[in-house]
Amino acid sequence: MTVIGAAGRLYIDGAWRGGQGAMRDVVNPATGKVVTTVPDATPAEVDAAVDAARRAFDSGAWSGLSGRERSRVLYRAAALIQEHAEELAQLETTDTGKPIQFSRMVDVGNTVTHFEYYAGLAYSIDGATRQTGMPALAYTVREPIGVVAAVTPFNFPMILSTSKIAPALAAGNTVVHKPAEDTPLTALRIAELLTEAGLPPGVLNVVTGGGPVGESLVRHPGVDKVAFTGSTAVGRRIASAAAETLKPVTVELGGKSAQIVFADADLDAAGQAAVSGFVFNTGQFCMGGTRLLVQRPVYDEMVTRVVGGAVHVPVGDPLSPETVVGPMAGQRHLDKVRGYVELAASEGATIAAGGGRVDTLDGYYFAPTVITDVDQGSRLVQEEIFGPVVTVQPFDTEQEAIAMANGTSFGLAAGLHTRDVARAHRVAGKLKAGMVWVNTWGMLDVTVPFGGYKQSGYGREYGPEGLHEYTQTKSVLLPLT
Ligand SMILES: NC(=O)C1=CN([C@@H]2O[C@H](COP(=O)(O)OP(=O)(O)OC[C@H]3O[C@@H](n4cnc5c(N)ncnc54)[C@H](O)[C@@H]3O)[C@@H](O)[C@H]2O)C=CC1
Ligand SMILES: O=C(O)/C=C/C=C(\O)C(=O)O
Repeated sequence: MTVIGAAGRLYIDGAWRGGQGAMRDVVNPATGKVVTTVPDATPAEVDAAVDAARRAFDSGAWSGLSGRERSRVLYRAAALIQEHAEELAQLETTDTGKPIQFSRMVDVGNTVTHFEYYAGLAYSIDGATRQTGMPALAYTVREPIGVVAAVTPFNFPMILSTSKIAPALAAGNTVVHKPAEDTPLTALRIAELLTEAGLPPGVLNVVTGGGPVGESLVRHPGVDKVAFTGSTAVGRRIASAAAETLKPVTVELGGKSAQIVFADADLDAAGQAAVSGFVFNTGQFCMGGTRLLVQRPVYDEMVTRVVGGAVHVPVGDPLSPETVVGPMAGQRHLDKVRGYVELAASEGATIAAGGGRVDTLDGYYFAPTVITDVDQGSRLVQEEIFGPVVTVQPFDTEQEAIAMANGTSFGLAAGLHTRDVARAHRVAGKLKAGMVWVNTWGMLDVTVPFGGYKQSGYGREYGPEGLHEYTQTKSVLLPLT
């Protein structure tokens, strides 16, 4: 693994540099063993990264290229990532504990697709001409914003950084990326691969470290735009820090998404969606279907199906191709999930499946857990647990289901299962969420925008909307008299 050979350095101005700060262990969550160490960037190193990005932006070496010239580099980047797919998948699994089948198919697969998609869109970063009320030529152009700070979390390290870096670069910006402290490895390797693809020095820089490094980056006067995915608490803090200097911000935050199962649904399909909806990525998925709302006539049957599914999910070594649920990303994540399940027991809820650490495995494994007999007001229903845990609640009427689904502070995703087409559209229209799935769960595509309603954030990633977040509009008027 090349990146491990570069241990102890940061990626600044197209080369390995710096590394004067305290060193931090990177731990394989499946074994608890240290894989390598990475430095916490010092304030001087954050300055150096932002200065490199600023010089690269101002030089026009990237921002001054045409969209189609940038596109060629991004297509080469996609091809190089594909060439190194197995290396990157192994690195992602070692770093996060993610089952290798998903690292290959979802994480590397979508990373390649993001670079290809935004390489294509770089051809069409167009403005418009406008009819004015006077004899004048009026047109708009969409320009890059400048230096982008991308701060990303541990759960999908490659995808959630690429969903910022690819559109930001396509639009002509330069980037300083701060990956999660737990999972920095693929970010460093991808920066190296992008240089190999022809990205000029300084256009993409990576500084590693924890929250204080992220905060100094976000507050840096040389940064023009901030893009963040992570917890709502940190998102709020970032938005308020950025507001002091009026930097535009995109924040994709937590979720507590409800899957509604109506009595007329295809229960086989709903049962499968219910299980995969809460165990995918070991429950460390912002759009996890973590609240199951089931209409009373089929409630008992759905609970039986979900419990049956949960206990049969293959949990184990993430490097085994059969594994569906690997370890949690680290001790603190495991402790957080365990705390919520203890709370469930203390509130008198029923733990219908799972409920604890998998003792037969080393590493940070938590068994897929199903909780019933829980109140809408409980913290188990209201807060993001971020582990393989689902609550199941009964409902009687459509109105009640909608009120329960909308009854948290989050609004990232929601879904419903029914055979009634009119009801599907009626309910979809009433759910307060940026993404609604009907008779499925978790389908994402690079062309389809996603982002939050309410406390799940603002701005959109993916799709043309994801590109627009990295441009600003200039209007040009020229009298024709
Ligand atoms: N929406 C989502 O996909 C995610 C939600 N979460 C939620 O957050 C919980 C905690 O996970 P964490 O990894 O601790 O998330 P976090 O929100 O603390 O960290 C995400 C990123 O922000 C950085 N960061 C932390 N404090 C910062 C600050 N003050 N200024 C700038 N950057 C800062 C971190 O170093 C990391 O790179 C999870 O259990 C989950 O509930 C976490 C990650 C992703
Ligand atoms: O695009 C994907 O496959 C996964 C995206 C995951 C998130 O957006 C998240 O958990 O924050």
